Amino acid sequence: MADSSSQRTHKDREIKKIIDQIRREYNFYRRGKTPKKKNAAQTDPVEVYCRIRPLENPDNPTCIKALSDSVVQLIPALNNERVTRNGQAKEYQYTFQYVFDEYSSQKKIFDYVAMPLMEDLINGKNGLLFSYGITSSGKTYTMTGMPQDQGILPRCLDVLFNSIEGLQAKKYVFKPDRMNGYEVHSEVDAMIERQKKDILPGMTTPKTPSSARHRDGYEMEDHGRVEDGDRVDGVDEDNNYTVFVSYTEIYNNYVYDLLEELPWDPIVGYKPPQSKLLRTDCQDTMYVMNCVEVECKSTQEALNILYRGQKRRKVAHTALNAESSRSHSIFNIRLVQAPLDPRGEEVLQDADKVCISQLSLVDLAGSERCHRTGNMGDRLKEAGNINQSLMVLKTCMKLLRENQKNNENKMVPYRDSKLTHLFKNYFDGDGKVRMIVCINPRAEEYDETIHVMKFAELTQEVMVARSEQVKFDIGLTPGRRRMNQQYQEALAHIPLIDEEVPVIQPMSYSMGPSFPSLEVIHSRDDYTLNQLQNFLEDRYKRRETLLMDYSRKQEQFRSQLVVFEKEYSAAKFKNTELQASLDKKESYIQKLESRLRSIDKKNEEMTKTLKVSERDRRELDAKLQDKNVKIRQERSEKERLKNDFRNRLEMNNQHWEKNLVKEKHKIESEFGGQIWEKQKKLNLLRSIVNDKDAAVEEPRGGFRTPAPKPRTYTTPGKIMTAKSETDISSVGTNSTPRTRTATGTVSSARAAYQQRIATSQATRNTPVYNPRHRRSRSSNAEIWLDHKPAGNVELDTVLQPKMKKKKSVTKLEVKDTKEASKYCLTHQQMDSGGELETRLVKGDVMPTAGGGTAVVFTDVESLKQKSPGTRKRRSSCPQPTDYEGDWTDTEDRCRVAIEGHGKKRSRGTERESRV
Ligand SMILES: Nc1ncnc2c1ncn2[C@@H]1O[C@H](COP(=O)(O)OP(=O)(O)OP(=O)(O)O)[C@@H](O)[C@H]1O
Repeated sequence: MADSSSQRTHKDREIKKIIDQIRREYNFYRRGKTPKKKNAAQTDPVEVYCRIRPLENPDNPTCIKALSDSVVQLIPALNNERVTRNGQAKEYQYTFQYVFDEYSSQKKIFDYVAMPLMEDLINGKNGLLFSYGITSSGKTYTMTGMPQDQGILPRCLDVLFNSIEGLQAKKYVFKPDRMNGYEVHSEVDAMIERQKKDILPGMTTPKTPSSARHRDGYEMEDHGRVEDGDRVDGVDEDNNYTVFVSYTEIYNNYVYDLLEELPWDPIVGYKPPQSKLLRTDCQDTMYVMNCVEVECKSTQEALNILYRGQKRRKVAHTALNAESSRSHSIFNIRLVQAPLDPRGEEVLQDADKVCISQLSLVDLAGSERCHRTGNMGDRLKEAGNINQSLMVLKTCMKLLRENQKNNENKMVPYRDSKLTHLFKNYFDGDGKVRMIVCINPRAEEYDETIHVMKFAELTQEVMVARSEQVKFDIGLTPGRRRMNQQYQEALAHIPLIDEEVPVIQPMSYSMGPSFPSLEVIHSRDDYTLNQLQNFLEDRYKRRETLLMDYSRKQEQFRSQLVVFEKEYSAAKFKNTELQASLDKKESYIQKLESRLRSIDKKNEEMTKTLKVSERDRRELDAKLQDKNVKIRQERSEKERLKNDFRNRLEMNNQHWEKNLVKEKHKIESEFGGQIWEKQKKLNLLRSIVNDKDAAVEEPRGGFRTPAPKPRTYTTPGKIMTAKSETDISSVGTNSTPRTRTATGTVSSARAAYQQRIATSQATRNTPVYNPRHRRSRSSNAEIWLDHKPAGNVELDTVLQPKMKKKKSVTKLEVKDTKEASKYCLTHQQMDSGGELETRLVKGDVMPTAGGGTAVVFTDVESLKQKSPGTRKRRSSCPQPTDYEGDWTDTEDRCRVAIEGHGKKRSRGTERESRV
């Protein structure tokens, strides 16, 4: 019997072993609730960290000193009662997991204390972190911090959302079931709910006053937040994740939900919040009943929730802290995760596969004794309750430690306080527990700090069962999400063609239902064993089927691979050919491009040149227009001056002619009278003398010349007048001498002529004196240029001009004028009576400033030859017009080498000789 029983026991043990192995092999997974699995064999102490805040005034005395990374020493002030009578202070040293001195950054504290808890959270384990210390020791600062220097809580959120980025489930896929668990909804249901809750209300109803108010507040709080960029590695990508947060406080031993929307009453305003009850869920986990859990998709959303709750938190001004927390606050971060379905598309629709992990961040109220805060009334009651709950916590720790040390099972009074009641599960081994002891180093805080240190010492002696690593292996292919993503991407890249593309189902392998929770108590438990056997056989069959399927698919895959390989080789060859032709075309394109570039360049240059010439043309056009305008203006000016001059000339002429006529009449009348008088006297004398031969002539304005003279002299005025009509020409130029008709000048010549007639009559034929022809004048040095044009008639004249040295030419050349100093032109023409008249036009040859030669005409001699029988009575008074005509003709002959000098000519005298 004993043998058989021992055999059975042995068999039982064997079976247990096998079952354990199978469990391990198949990675037994937990049901989707708060982790329950604990390993009593392995325990860890509650990890306690110490943080010393900086002194407000660094010169103040301090009561604590960090000796190393893990040891601190408390130093009492000299007046402290703990100083012994001999003056020696009692110095206490405490050892912690880590000591953060006053210079430690928020980031360092997060990395040491909270980061491991974040890793646990993502791996499905729970965690509890609370800050403990007296008032104003930096608990809230450590937990929350400032936007620019964030504390543990915002950093936890940052790291969590960074880690699950891209793996979050759609909103409302996980929904709290109000019993500390979650329901799983399909994506379609979630979408409908999103529309119902988020999209439609925003479109139809205006914001409630409370929500509007809160939102304003959050934006202010967030200003300048510095995010933590860290993330947890090794996140299971085949799960979908959702984050829920809840925020509660324990005030005066009541639990309040800080996120609960308070009912609004139009008369009394917001109604006061109702305290919440603590309940246990189906797995004996404590939770706050009907507590609001808000699904968050980002750190910002979660922080908004935190700020919203903080506004409702009980905070008061005390003697020791301007903003003292009067309640214990609990911010819960719950991570809900569930595996994706075999296709890697949606969350598996099985609530049992949901895993929930939770991190509770607790900011305890200050632990100081009541009298120090100077509190009265409500504040005093608060302080009493705070101390009461902390005292219970201490008692619980104490008892736990005793139980663990002495292996006893004394009842731990968790229920005595809401704080311990709520976190009971953690101390029972439901997750990691960590505590930060915050120390205010002021010397005055020595006594309080000793209490805190004692509690910390006690707490870190409490052992907590280690929770096991949670795996979510439910027999589905790992990498489903990525496979599905690749599959979707591949589908998206398939070009749209008419024929339908066969949709390939992604591979999925399942080992069937999850391992049943069977426990074999003894070897005769046939029912359980049978069940287990059936399950294992089923699994084995499935495995075989899967293996067969796998090898068949492998074969298929291989043959397909061969086909693909062939196709690939062909495509590769084709690709090489195409590549070569592509290269050719590319090089051709490059050539064309370079040509195009050079053409472009040339084109640019030409365009530039065109622009420049266009600009020049415009400038020239403008100049031309300007000049045209000027020319027109000058022309019109000239025209105006000409007209003006002509008018004035006309007026002058008329004036002179009037004067002339007047003068003539006057002189005629004067002289007529005188002649008449003299004639009368002469007649009287004649009659007296009776001279028969005397001939009496009627005075008619002319004068009787005495015996004919070989030469008669014209008055210089006559010559001067005629000469003034000749213009000047430069010797050596081909320019034609111009003849100017000056009526005014002629009129004046006439007037002078009349004057001379009158004078000559008055002086009774006084011979004309020409200073040029005075006898004394030496003519030895004079060289005459005797210009006798060809065709002149030989005259055989007795009287010849006197030219000692002369050079005779028929045609005048410039060079001939160079040597000569006198010039004589022999000019012949017919007079009005048909007789040949010869004129000797004489002048002085002078060099000009321009290097040429000029002839200044000084004298004209006229020679007339007549037959003795045809003598005519010559008019005593030559007509002025004759001279004009003569001069013009003479000028024509002397076209070359004439340059006039008006003044000289006007002063010079001219002589006319008549033979
Ligand atoms: N490590 C630190 N560095 C800089 N300032 C700090 C630090 N710790 C605390 N403080 C400052 O000290 C003051 C009090 O800190 P805090 O409110 O966090 O104390 P508490 O322990 O939460 O107090 P109570 O229990 O009364 O709420 C705050 O103004 C905070 O900014």
